[in-house]
Amino acid sequence: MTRTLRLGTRGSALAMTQAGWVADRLRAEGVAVELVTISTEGDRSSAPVAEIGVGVFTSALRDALAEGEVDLAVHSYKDLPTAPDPRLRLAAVPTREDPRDALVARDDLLLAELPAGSTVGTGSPRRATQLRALGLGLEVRALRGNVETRLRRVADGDLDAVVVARAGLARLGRLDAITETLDPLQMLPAPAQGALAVECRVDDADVEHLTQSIVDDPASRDAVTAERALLAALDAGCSAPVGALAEMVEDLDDEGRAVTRLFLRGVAGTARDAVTRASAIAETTAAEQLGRDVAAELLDLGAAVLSGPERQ
Ligand SMILES: NCc1[nH]cc(CCC(=O)O)c1CC(=O)O
Repeated sequence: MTRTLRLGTRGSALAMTQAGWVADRLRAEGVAVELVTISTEGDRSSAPVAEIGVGVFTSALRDALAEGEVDLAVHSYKDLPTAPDPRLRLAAVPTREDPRDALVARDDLLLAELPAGSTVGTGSPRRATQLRALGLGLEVRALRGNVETRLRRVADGDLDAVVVARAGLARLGRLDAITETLDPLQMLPAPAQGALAVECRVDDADVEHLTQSIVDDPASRDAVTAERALLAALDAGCSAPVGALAEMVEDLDDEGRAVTRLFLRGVAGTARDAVTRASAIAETTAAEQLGRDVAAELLDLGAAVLSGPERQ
């Protein structure tokens, strides 16, 4: 490809790091890339994401891509709405970072060491619901802002702890702040957490194939496909109390041969601050069906489905 690809990104430190990483991968294969920063409503507003709605971080970037201002857009995959955008195509899912959530607590404390009444900051209904469901008497406090702002709330003594995505800290070189990486048994991450989505225009086949061949990681794509199918089947967006994690596991086929399969776990809020969990294993080629199956089981077990403005 002889033309310079314009790669669109939000302007936050995290987004710039992520886009820079994708740009470097393309450049290493001889593709000319220029970063273009697009400001989004999510960057300008400080209202809780649950109020301003799904897609606040991604819609301006998607519009810029559809309108031809940029040729590729890099998103945190978990911030994308589940509804497909007919103007665009998912060109690549790069190798995913560790998807787990991380606790950043005062005095090096672990989650189980936080005394009852400790304040824990998170703006995510998924994290809040799972924290309350542990029954530790933690006080969940609303929290927004970029990663550095969130960490400062603990350093300043405003909050006893915050829960953030480990991947965000990894990309910003702040893994040192973590006091505990949370076990998915206690805290399942957001569907697609730690993964990036690289989108192109639906009719830009050259860019799609080039980007896919250089940047796409099929295993990451399969895992995220299962998690997102679960989320979509619950009619829930990125601010819903739904967590999911798909992992490649070694299994045996009917003839006893080793095969890699997809193990999907899901969690959803039910009534009264409780959660319900479910899991299943399937072939990597059946990722979407796996997501729908685990979602159906969660619904059977009483998952509360809320969509629209009342969604929490
Ligand atoms: N909703 C904000 C957001 N979007 C992506 C990340 C972190 C990086 C990732 O999950 O890929 C974060 C911050 C956080 O949840 O702590």
